[in-house]
Formats: sequence, structure tokens, C-alpha cells
Amino acid sequence: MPSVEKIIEDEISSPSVFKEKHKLYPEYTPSSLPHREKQLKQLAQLFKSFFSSPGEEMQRVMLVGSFGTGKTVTSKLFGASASSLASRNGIRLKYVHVNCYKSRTLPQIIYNISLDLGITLPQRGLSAQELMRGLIEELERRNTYAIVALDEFDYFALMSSGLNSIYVLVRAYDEYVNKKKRLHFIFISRSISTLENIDPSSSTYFLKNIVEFSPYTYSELYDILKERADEALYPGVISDDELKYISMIEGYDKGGSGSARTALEILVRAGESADSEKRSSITLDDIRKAHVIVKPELAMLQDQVSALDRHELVLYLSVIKALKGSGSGFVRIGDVEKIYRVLCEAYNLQPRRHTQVYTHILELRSMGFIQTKSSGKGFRGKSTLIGISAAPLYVLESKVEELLKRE
Ligand SMILES: Nc1ncnc2c1ncn2[C@@H]1O[C@H](COP(=O)(O)OP(=O)(O)OP(=O)(O)O)[C@@H](O)[C@H]1O
Repeated sequence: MPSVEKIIEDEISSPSVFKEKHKLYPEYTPSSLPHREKQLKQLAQLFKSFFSSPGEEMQRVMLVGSFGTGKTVTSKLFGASASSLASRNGIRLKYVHVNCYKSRTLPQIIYNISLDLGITLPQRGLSAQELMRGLIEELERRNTYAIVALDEFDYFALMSSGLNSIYVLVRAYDEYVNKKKRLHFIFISRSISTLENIDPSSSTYFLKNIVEFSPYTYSELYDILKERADEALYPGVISDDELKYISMIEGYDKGGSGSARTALEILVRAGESADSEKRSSITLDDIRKAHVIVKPELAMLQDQVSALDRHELVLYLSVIKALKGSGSGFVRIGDVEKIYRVLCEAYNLQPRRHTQVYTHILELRSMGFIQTKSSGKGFRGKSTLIGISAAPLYVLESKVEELLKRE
């Protein structure tokens, strides 16, 4: 065995498909946000009066959308741009982002807001109201405004202490009617329903200013992935078809979750898979492997293969072999049927007719073993296309063959 140092050195110095891997991480804030222009415009609209007459009213806005739909990154980019725009207009505005998973109580939240603004408040001995008063007075003294984003706000609201605390946040200026309103809030939440318990005297303030983030569609995810991949990977590492494949398995309109977070994570894992085998490009099987890592429920699906009957197994194997042979993400049902007939002979089965095969295909799809889509343009005649993202094909192939042999 080579020395430990040599092993580590070889690994570290081996080439990588990543040019700037960190640009694919969730913490990285990209400079542009495809398909979030509408939300940025809505935010700007809601803060418009701040720029025309700062301090006149307190802004309270709610960003709502499911996992990975860009709420955090949109809020951060908005905050950064609003601050520099304000500074060009001679207004001192700072953006602060607080995660309510990390700061779980109101005093912690106020303390961390102050810390980010460079304001030192006593860490102990003061109530939330007293801390809030200290923060407001210090902002006044410094002639500074702040937009505070409270991320994972639904988590905070769900906790019993959250309900009263929300009042303190949302109505912070109730006792300072004549003071300039220097604190503004962006609340970020996955759903509205978790906020239903909040007292209407607080919730009306932000529930009327909602910016919605819908799950990303196939083509939206493709645009996002393309931009991020161009920044983070070396040219030629991933093809357009492979980026479309990731967008297909995650796109909301194709039955996926519509999360850019998951799509980007699949891209990172697929790149790591290529790196681990010292290849200079990403393959479809790297993506399938990555998909299973990112979505562990797919690994369970692999186990459930053993519940399929013999006919379904042969049909599934035909799809696997057709995909392997084609090297693409999807194959036509007709090509699967050709292989299916040959395999039926090999496994001593009477092949089923086209309509029955089609029914089996739909069953396999509803069980999550395969994905289907219509061929659309670019193919002669309309046909059903079939793909598998549940696992790398070679893993599935040997599993299904083993099950067929056992039977
Ligand atoms: N339109 C977009 N363009 C480029 N990257 C995006 C876009 N939307 C989301 N992303 C990226 O997807 C990842 C997840 O985004 P973000 O954290 O903003 O989602 P979120 O809605 O706040 O999700 P969660 O509720 O899980 O926190 C980040 O890496 C972010 O940069």
C-alpha cells in the first residue's frame, strides 16, 4: 500500500469537474435569479414608500413558498440591492438575515439583529420588550434603518412562546407613534397555514403583503441549473441533455418537488460521483446515483422491486436495458416493447399485447419505478417516453436479473 500521505496527496491533486464548487452550495448567493423577477418587483413595490419617505411607515412583508423555491436567496439579494440603492440616496439602510432555527426565542432574535447591526445590547437581564426598546433607540441615535428577514418564521410562530413574541415584533412601533419607523420586517415561511393561529391583531399586518414563490417548473429549473453550472463547472463537463434530465426529475410540472435546492444538490453529487471515478464529465448514471443519495426514499424503492410480479419484472428489465442501450434519459415505449418480446422468450413468458404493456407501464409509473412523458416535438408521431431515475441502471439491472433468476 502507498503511504497514507501519498494516498491523500493523490486524491487532493487529482483533477475535478468543478471549477468553483462553492457556487453550487445553498449558502452561495448568485448575482442573478432567473424566474424570480416578479417576486423582486413585488418586494420593491412593497418597499417603494420607504425610499420616497423613509421612516413614515413600518413595512411588514411575508414571503411564502415551499422548500427550495428561492425565498432566502431572493430576500438576501433584495436586501443587498436595497441597501446599496439607499446608500446612493444618502439613506443608511442595513439588511439583516436571522434564521429562527438558530435564534429560537425573541430575546435571542433581537440580540442577534443588534449584533449584526453592530449594536451591543446586554445579553442577560433584559426582557424582550426592553431589548426591543434598546434596539429602536440605538437605531434612532445612529440615524440608521434596518430590513430584518426572519427566515423559517413558521417554526418560530409554531412555538408556544412565538405567538406573543410576534406581537412584539410586528407592532414594535406601537408605543413610538411619533418616532421614525426604522425597523422593517420580511417574514419567510414555507406555508401560510402554520400562521393561522397567530392573533389577527398581529397577522393582518403581514398577511396582506404576501409574495408567493411557486415551485419551479422543468424549464425554469433548466435555466437556473444552466446558469449555475456554467459558473461552477468546467466547460463540457455536463451536456444540455443531462441538465434537462435533472430538471425533468425535479420539475414540478413533471411530478417533481420543484426545488432548486434539490436540483443543485443532485448536480453537486453527480459531479462528485464523476470526480470519485476520475472522469472528466458527468454521465446520466452519475445523476441517477446522485438522485438516490439526495432522495433516500428512492433507495427504498429499489427494495420494493422484489414486490413486482414476473411480468412486471421483465418489463422493468426491458426499460432498463432499452435505456442502457440508448444512453439517453428517456426511450420510446416501442423500443422497450421490442426488448420486452425478446426477454419474454428468454424467461419463458407469453408476451402481453401493447394495451396491456401500456397498462403495466402506467402501474410502474404510479409505483414510482419509472417516469413517463409524451414525446412532443422532435419525434416522428406521438409516443410515450420512459425514463428511470430511481437508481443507476447497472444497480437496478443486476437486482432485477437476480430476482428473475431466483424465481
Ligand atoms: N431563481 C434562482 N436562481 C438561481 N438559484 C436559485 C434560484 N432559486 C433558488 N436558487 C438556489 O436554490 C437553493 C435554495 O434556495 P433558497 O434557500 O433561497 O430556497 P428557500 O425557498 O429559502 O428554501 P427553504 O425553505 O428550503 O429554505 C440556493 O442554492 C439558491 O441559490
